Amino acid sequence: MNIAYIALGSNISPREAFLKDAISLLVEHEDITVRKKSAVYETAPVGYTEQNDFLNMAIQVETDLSPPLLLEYCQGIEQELGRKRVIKWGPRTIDLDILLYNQDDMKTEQLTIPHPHMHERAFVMVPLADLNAQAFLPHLQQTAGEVLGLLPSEEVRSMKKWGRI
Ligand SMILES: Nc1ncnc2c1ncn2[C@@H]1O[C@H](COP(=O)(O)OP(=O)(O)OP(=O)(O)O)[C@@H](O)[C@H]1O
Ligand SMILES: Nc1nc2c(c(=O)[nH]1)N=C(CO)CN2
Repeated sequence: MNIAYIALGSNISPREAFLKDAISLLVEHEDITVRKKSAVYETAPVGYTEQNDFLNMAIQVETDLSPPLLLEYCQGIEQELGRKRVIKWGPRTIDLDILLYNQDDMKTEQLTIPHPHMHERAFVMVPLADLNAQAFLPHLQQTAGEVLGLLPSEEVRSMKKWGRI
């Protein structure tokens, strides 16, 4: 059995429903068990800023799927929930990023694990540290809690706890 962490984000209405639907579709898969859900945070858009605020969260799953098959299933969920890739880093009904998969450190054309930008993003690291502050990022040789501590404190403080789903 493998342990993976997945980040979810949505900034197109109804954001909460998109997060819930994505989790339901993960739960539906017989080879995926959702073990833990972080709190949901409302976050200002990072990168391309002329867009609505996001709801972001992370989950811990147990899975028998290999990393490529887990990515394929996540991308199927993005398709099913109507995500259109129009602007790089632009608005999305739902975005699913694989953050960590066991202690794997891998890079193929389709998939980089750990996710290459995770450690730069408070909207990823705060929910991940909620789930497991001891989660280890093998490429940085640091825990999620340590990485979070290195992020700009204004960015971390700007994360508004929105609730739980
Ligand atoms: N760990 C990963 N999780 C999800 N997708 C990944 C990962 N590593 C590489 N990718 C690749 O990234 C591609 C682009 O993903 P996507 O369009 O969701 O990017 P984005 O969410 O806009 O930006 P970012 O990757 O910076 O979060 C996907 O087609 C996928 O093949
Ligand atoms: N706050 C926030 N900003 C973003 C997000 C996101 O999920 N939340 N996702 C992005 C592309 O993956 C780009 N910018």
